[in-house]
Amino acid sequence: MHKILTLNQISVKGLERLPRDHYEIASEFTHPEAILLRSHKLQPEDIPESVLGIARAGAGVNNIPVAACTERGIPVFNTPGANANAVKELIIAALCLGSRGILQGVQYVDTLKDMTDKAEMNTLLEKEKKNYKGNELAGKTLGVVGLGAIGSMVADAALELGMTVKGYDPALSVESAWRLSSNVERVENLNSLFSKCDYITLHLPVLDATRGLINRELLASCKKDLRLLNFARAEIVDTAAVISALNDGDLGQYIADFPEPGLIGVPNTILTPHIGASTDEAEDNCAVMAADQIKDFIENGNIKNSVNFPTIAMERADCPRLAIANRNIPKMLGNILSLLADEDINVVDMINKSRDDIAYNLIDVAQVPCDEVLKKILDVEGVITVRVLN
Ligand SMILES: NC(=O)c1ccc[n+]([C@@H]2O[C@H](COP(=O)([O-])OP(=O)(O)OC[C@H]3O[C@@H](n4cnc5c(N)ncnc54)[C@H](O)[C@@H]3O)[C@@H](O)[C@H]2O)c1
Ligand SMILES: O=C(O)CC[C@@H](O)C(=O)O
Repeated sequence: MHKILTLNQISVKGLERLPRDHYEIASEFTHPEAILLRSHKLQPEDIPESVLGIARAGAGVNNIPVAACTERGIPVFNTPGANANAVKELIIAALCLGSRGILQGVQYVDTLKDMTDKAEMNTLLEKEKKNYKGNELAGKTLGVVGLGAIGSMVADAALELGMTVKGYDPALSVESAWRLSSNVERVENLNSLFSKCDYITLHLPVLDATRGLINRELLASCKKDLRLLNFARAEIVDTAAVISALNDGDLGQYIADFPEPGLIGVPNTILTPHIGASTDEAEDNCAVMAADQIKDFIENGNIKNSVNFPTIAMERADCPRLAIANRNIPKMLGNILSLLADEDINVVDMINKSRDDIAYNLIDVAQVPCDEVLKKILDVEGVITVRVLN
């Protein structure tokens, strides 16, 4: 039985991908083989020795100690694109909420609940509605920072709304570039983007390089009525700088999915409680993708959508398989194969891939090596994990 520890509520549709005759799933286990989670903040010391893989049902992995996992030979998976549509739809809502007096108008109407005269109410509403006037999105300029799964969908939606779209993404992948509309104008630096846009929306991960990226200096270069949308992560924005810019009139609005003490109640903010991916559809998509990936890894050693391990897949043949993670240093594969050769173990098929400091091998063998040989492989300097998959 494979034991899967869940650290957040994971959609049933995802859990159903792990058949109960082979998988036990619980929110408490002493020796789990894998962890499925969403936003739970995982500390290195909370990852039991038994864990082989960790899957994040979502995009951001800043709640997982990825470097510590790499050191321990644990692949961390995420689910790119699985919740992108949910975030895109919320961004469209945020753009509308930022440009029209919708929330203020609704709050005003709520104050009239004790009025009983319909005609009198209509007269009042027609008189007061000028206070809730806004602007149209069509013809305005939206800057998209990060043009991956979400950013590219937001860019398409904004083009459909008649906006001019400018994009900034110094790390754009080839796959994302193919997905991106040619009508998105590429901007080479953030200062230039901030100085030209009426709206800016952030869709990049929090990394060392992006922590506090939206800072005082950048906000000083923006148009005074810029509406800044942050549905990526709180840490990407210097919140104190945002509050000052709002108070000084240097920033028009801050619309974000990440409320923080000190930010709540600041004029010209609209804050939601991290609900970017909170739709049934997104939760199902993420859970299904995460469960499928962890199942394929546990059963076949294959790796797809890992943030720290190479992508690797090999068809199963009718023979046992060794899955070996090692440091990406010379002679590793040769050393492992010679230990198998010494025992007359025939290699049926194999594949070896590396990513940064990690290398990973799938080796199909004619017979399972004995414990002594497996131990010898594990003892090779640089080998981190060795698994036998029958
Ligand atoms: N609010 C929510 O509930 C919610 C939901 C999903 C994702 N997110 C956040 O949104 C982020 C993006 O999600 P995604 O699915 O589009 O991820 P993605 O990996 O598809 O795209 C991220 C893009 O950011 C780009 N990028 C990296 N560094 C950059 C930099 N310095 N400047 C500009 N761009 C940079 C990458 O090149 C990539 O194209 C996630 O990492 C997560 O933090 C939040
Ligand atoms: O799981 C969630 O609800 C949020 C997910 C989101 O922040 C992500 O990074 O994908």
